[in-house]
Amino acid sequence: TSNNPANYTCPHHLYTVQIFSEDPLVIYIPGFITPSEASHLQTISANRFTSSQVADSSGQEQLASTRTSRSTALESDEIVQCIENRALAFQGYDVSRERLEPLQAVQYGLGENYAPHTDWFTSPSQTGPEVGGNRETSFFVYVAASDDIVGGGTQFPFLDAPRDERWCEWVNCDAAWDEGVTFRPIEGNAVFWKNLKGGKKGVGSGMGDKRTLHAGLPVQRGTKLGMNIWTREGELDGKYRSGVV
Ligand SMILES: O=C(O)CCC(=O)C(=O)O
Ligand SMILES: [Fe+2]
Repeated sequence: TSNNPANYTCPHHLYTVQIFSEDPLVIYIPGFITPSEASHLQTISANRFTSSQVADSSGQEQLASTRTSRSTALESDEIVQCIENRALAFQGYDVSRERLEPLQAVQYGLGENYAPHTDWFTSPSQTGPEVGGNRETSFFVYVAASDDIVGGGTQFPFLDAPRDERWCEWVNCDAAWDEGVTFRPIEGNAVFWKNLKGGKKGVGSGMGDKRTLHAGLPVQRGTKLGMNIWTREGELDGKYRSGVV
């Protein structure tokens, strides 16, 4: 890529922010990653994808027809660390990097989707102290979307569609009013939300917020590469965190 690791310095962020919803907290972030970061993420994730798994009711990871995309965990090189630090700083300077799961790239081909789900877990086997409890927050980053993409938005059926038409740059304003909101897959942009409600009373104290239900809609034309950045309530054991390279 254009980033020569030997003389790479993590740039100050260039993103802007727009609050979409205060309760649940949902923030839209234009320009969360730069074009050169996006191409680096494409490079390091290429040829590493395996079929995405989802946790079943017992917490066991399974292949499922509800998630036909392919995903891969990213190793934490300098550029990935720069993005991780940005995601941590965004959430307030007191979030430690030990609370981050390995960043996860998600590739969608034609017709692929991720059916409605929450990023927070209901099974205690997925939220033990060794993994830092539940997923407190999520960023979904649009890393790449082909110019001809149709579909592939991220739909939150329980959130109200925005009224102000300035949102139409980023959300699908053609959708029916009762379909919630669908953020369009626009390269470099991200959606951030809080998965849990309730006070910060420690690992395992957060309650999953059902209003954060969302789906990756089928890609009807073109391709889409996304990335999840998940922050747990507490610190994950080293073996569950990303290897620094
Ligand atoms: O692809 C999307 O738009 C959303 C994907 C998602 O929600 C996930 O991977 O957890
Ligand atoms: Fe999700």
